[in-house]
Amino acid sequence: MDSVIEDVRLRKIIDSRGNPTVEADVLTWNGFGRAAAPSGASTGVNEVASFPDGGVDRVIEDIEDLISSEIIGMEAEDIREIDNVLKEIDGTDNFSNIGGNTAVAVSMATVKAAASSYNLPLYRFLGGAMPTSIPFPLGNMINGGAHAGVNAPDIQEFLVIPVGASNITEAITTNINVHRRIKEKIQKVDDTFTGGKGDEGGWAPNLTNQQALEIQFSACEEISDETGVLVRPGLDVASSEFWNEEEQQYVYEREGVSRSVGEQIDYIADLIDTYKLFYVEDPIQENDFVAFAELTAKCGDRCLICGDDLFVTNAEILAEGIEANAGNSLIIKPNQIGTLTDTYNTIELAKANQYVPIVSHRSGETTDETIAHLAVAFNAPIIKTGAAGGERIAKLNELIRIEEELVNPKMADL
Ligand SMILES: O=C(O)[C@@H](CO)OP(=O)(O)O
Ligand SMILES: [Mg+2]
Repeated sequence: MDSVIEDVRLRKIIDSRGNPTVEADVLTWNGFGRAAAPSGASTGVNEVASFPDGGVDRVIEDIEDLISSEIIGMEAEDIREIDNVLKEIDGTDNFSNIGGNTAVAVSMATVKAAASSYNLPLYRFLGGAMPTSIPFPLGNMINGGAHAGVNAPDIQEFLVIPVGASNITEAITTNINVHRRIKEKIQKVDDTFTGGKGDEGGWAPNLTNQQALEIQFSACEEISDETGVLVRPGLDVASSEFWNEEEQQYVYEREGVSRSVGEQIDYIADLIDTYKLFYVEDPIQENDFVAFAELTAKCGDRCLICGDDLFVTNAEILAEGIEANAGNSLIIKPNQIGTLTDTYNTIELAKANQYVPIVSHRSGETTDETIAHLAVAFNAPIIKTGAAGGERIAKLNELIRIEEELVNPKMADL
């Protein structure tokens, strides 16, 4: 009874890139939940549609009433059923009628309202009493590709993960130390650098991929030595963005180099060993399970080979990947699939097959902190949510609060 839904409101708000997005409020007899949808710039082709034709305005004008008339009176805690109803209202297999962002905002706001109805934080309501570990933050240091302007590297994200951190504050601080050190190093290479940043708060420098890799690597080494907290580099190559299907080449424009599929595998394998990469995301384009599997066979014993555009948080596509031995980890972005239930199902499938789930932000974000709770509740060992910038820090600060509440908190097992 406590979680019976009494009202549902949708509103248009603005994300970190200045684009409109949707926020949902769900009111229950005894609680309240609010959640906002993020949005991607380098989206996978198999993601659900973000919005219906007519965008956020159509959602507010027409779809709010459709959803509220169906779910008012239902129990917010019956989230699976709520998510089914959202799918029924939509009636397509990719949320193109109501928008995956609409669905995800309502789904998340509903479960937050359910948690609030029982006076529980979301991670506790979803995860019960057992979760005691905090995910390691995978932080963005240098932005390129679709997240930065001209002259930035082709590789989309130069990331770091403080694998030696013993608590979340130390982990966040370590990432910030590397972020600052990288700025100093960029200025040494390019004295015209003004400190400009990309969409996710990493620096957006006029550097080649090679220069950025060198700077990232040496900054990790220095900060590890100085602080005693081991921090390791990673990449989101986002290679679908520069895969040329006609030419069958990965076209690195900034570098003026093109690589065949085989050359791409060798190049990435070489980077993994040269720079001791802990993590590589989307090194191969989203339709090539075979090359993904080849790289995983080569380097999967010493590096997380992660699928984002490849799997798009979709359990059916992940099942194909598991079958093909493509990758050993995956990005979890709820708005790629549209509901909490489907997000959970994908995480469960991943874990059952020893794929490491990494709960992730999008490049367009709000200060919504829900993903911090999902990572803890679902025992994801890593959260990818930037290192600097208010909409990134919102999630990291929430992890500090969660850690404070846990009885015997520890960092996750990597
Ligand atoms: O590619 C990615 O992993 C994300 C987040 O870092 O970017 P976007 O949200 O633009 O898809
Ligand atoms: Mg990605």
